[in-house]
Amino acid sequence: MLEKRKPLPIHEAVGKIMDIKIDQETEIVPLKDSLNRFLAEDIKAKHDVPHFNRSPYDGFAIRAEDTRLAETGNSIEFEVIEKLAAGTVAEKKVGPFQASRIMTGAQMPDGADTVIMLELVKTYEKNNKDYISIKRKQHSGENVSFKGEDAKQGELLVQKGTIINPGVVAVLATFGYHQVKTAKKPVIGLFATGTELLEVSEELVPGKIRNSNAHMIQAQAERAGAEAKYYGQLPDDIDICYSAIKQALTEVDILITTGGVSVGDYDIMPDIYKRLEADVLFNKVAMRPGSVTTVAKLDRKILYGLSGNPSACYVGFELFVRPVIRTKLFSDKPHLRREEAWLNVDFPKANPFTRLIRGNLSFEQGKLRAEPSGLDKSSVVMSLAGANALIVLPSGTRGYQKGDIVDVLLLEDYEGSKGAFKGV
Ligand SMILES: Nc1nc2c(c(=O)[nH]1)N[C@H]1C(S)=C(S)[C@@H](COP(=O)(O)OP(=O)(O)OC[C@H]3O[C@@H](n4cnc5c(N)ncnc54)[C@H](O)[C@@H]3O)O[C@H]1N2
Ligand code: MOO
Ligand SMILES: [Mg+2]
Repeated sequence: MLEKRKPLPIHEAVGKIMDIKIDQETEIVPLKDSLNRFLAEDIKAKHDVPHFNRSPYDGFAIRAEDTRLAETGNSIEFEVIEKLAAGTVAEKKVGPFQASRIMTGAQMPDGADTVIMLELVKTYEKNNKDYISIKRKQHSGENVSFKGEDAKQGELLVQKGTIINPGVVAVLATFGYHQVKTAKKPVIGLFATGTELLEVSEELVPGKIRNSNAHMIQAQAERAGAEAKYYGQLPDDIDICYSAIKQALTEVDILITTGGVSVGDYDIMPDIYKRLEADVLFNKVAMRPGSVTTVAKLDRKILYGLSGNPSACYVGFELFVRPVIRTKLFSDKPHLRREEAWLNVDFPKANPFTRLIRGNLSFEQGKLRAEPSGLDKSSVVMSLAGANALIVLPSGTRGYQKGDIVDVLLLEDYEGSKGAFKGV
């Protein structure tokens, strides 16, 4: 008799996975290779930035009090005593009615407390000495970049688990991190199952299709911050699949298979979990697509049986694999970022399962607008190409109308959220 599957609400299914103790490992990488890796430690300012008061302009460093009487009809004269290039340190202290010519980025000389821009002074020579005259009052501290104004020593700047973007690279370089402690990229094993599958390079033949899932999952794994170790395609043969999976499990902690998780005669994954004596956490989720997503645990290893249907496979990965990857990458917001958007189309049909529509999000007058990115069927591929979000339509007795505010899960975002599902 056909085994009856109990559909779990999405948040419960996600919760079961997140209850698993997930290992985190670190890896030191050179700064130049750190882009898009995830920080494995908090980055705190090792010193003040800048670490000396400096000039933000090319001009003259002077004492503000000497300009007290300067105004349009009253020029004040200063003798230029030194020239300060960026990277040098003044030898002379600026005294009353003295000025040091200073370049942008150069350390302020002692005695001076303001910089007047080059464009605002008149320069001239007298008795073989350089002078400037000023017709503008300056305030103490005006045009000075103060020590520590960018960062104070000890300040927390970037949190562990943050993705290293070009700005973070700049922060790391500023504090001398030529080696960076990052999260080790999780390696996820991957098989595509299905006797109907052709390699991408093969010509079509009747009844067969090219294997898109394997390549899609590899790309999703990379987008999430992991690496996929692709073990190839397997026919729907229980012995072949069992031994290939058993062998792969000696090499990886997370193993994804696509296909063969439903109730067809050649859907062999349920039997394989039995043979492996894996603990099946769930084999039905109250969502569409991806209702057949199956997750099992074997010792500390996680086995994902994602659907063969491409859209279901895609959604299953984003909901159930991505948070594990991001947790391994030290993120405390491992789930897809959730925002609200207004629907730009009607979905009149009620649905017994929560729908996750592959959607396109865009801004209209500053507000997020969501619409489907193509045909909303579990078996389709094309709508995935334009999807930058999943539109969440909770199950219920009524449909949704254009203008309704709905939750959307962002697919191309680095921030994430602590929990992506409220009550679904
Ligand atoms: N009687 C029922 N039939 C089905 C049910 C059900 O509850 N009762 N569930 C349906 C749902 S929902 C889904 S989703 C699919 C899940 O199918 P499987 O996970 O068992 O996957 P397969 O049967 O192996 O393949 C389904 C579909 O996807 C194509 N496929 C498979 N692998 C790939 C690949 N690597 N690249 C591209 N496309 C792939 C495959 O050719 C099939 O067309 O079951 C429903 N049936
Ligand atoms: O798992 Mo199926 O995708 O719900 O169509
Ligand atoms: Mg099937």
